[in-house]
Amino acid sequence: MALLHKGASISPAKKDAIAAWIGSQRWYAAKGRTPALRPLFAWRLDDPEGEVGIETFVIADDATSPPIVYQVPLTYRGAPLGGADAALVGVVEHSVLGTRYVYDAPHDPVYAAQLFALAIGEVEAASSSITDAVEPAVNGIGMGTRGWRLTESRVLSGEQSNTSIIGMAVDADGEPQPVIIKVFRALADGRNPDVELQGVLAAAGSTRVPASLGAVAGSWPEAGKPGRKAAPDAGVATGHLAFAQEFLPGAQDAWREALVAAGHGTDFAAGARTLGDATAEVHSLLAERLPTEPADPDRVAETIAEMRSRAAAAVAEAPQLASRADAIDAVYDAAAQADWPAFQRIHGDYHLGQVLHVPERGWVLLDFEGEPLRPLAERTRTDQPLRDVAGMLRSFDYAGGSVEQSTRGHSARDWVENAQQAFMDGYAARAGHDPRDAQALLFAYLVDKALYEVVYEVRNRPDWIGIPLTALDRLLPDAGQTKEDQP
Ligand SMILES: Nc1ncnc2c1ncn2[C@@H]1O[C@H](COP(=O)(O)OP(=O)(O)O)[C@@H](O)[C@H]1O
Ligand SMILES: O=P(O)(O)O[C@H]1O[C@H](CO)[C@@H](O[C@H]2O[C@H](CO)[C@@H](O)[C@H](O)[C@H]2O)[C@H](O)[C@H]1O
Repeated sequence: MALLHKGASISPAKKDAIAAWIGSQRWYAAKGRTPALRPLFAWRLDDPEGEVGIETFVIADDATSPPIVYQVPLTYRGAPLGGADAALVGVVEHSVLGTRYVYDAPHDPVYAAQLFALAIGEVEAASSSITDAVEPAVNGIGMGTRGWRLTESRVLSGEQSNTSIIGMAVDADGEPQPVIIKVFRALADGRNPDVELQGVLAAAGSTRVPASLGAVAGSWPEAGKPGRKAAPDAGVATGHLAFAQEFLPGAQDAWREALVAAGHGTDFAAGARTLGDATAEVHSLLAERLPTEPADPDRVAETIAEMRSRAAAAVAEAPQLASRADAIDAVYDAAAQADWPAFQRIHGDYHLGQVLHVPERGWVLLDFEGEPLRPLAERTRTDQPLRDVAGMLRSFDYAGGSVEQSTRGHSARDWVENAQQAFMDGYAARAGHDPRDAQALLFAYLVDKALYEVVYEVRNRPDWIGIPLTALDRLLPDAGQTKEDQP
């Protein structure tokens, strides 16, 4: 049981220490704005040695509207943690314990080991002092890996929306097992599709996703309205907090492989074809294991309406799209008239960076969280597999576009076209139906994805915006004309 010092004072307050640090974190969404934090809930893990305090805050940030809820795990230490200066959140004075060094917990091996133990069902979460108003409810969901123990850990570097800890565990037989624990940063009410979909695929025996080892789920008071503290009568949100999986060391992601191939003009058809095959295999397993929904007229109309409203939002955020608005509309009109297959669960944010090439295993798909810019309710619904197909086709175009950007005058168009066709050949051979036969629909999903990308680039990488804009020009040759001008 964590030793809590009721009535002790801490200076600066934990919330203020977090506020001074959170703005510079990669996963903090309101970049450039002043964080306005409201702790909703906190829970603890025990350090078996009794040395390190481990506390996780679930905290609403009113810098955005609606507020975003973040998971902020911290460790408290009496002396600095060697090699972890970059992960220091702050130094606070505790009225009983004295100086405490506060760390971003994923960088602390004590947290990593205890979080993994919680995820696989070896230890339980404990209460935290600020949770008096709310019954804490955090639990592990072991997935058949009892007796494992994390022995080494480090945080995966890179531009990520979550924080991933990679490390080595020993299993119940003392064998080393590489593992990854993804700590979700922005929390939402509802099951995390990454945990849900990869769990279903792994349980079906698919090797197209890493094996699932365990997860952490929890409930916390809803964020409610800005400026209001979490109250005992606040609604409750329930969702996943972390996910532990098999780690595949030394695997190269398809984005890096494709970039090298596009840069050298090396044929990527064989890899693209097997990727199409793997994609169709995963789609068919998801359709088999999870509920599907018929494409009735209401659902089709709703989907087209969502596309139109995403397009309108994209035009509002990127004014250079305004001249393309009518051409976009025409693409969605055509899709509305098409035959739609059933809706099913899909990957949702499928691109080359989400796929690993694993020697002797082939392509392994990661990160089934869906597009981070879409609300969770949309990301956990059934959808069209063509959204994933379009995502990957766009990604080949991005690989070519990125090479063209860095080597002016070089055209990667043949390379892109070749990879795209091979991907669809592989998909068609496995699925038994060819995405190219659903042209109007595929076109709509390509446009929808390119518009999403324009918004993503405006917000995150303005230097890349030329890639989706050029793609839209290619997809919408009539852009700039009004509907009346078109034949
Ligand atoms: N099981 C795994 N084995 C090997 N590498 C992985 C694994 N899971 C994730 N990675 C690496 O971590 C990166 C980020 O993981 P991802 O699930 O996409 O996180 P995020 O949601 O933060 O984008 C991936 O692109 C991949 O390089
Ligand atoms: O962070 P996620 O991987 O979940 O996805 C987001 O970021 C991606 C960029 O890292 C973005 O993908 C876009 O850029 C890729 C190249 O960096 C390209 O391969 C993709 O085709 C393109 O969509 C993705 O859209 C976004 O959701």
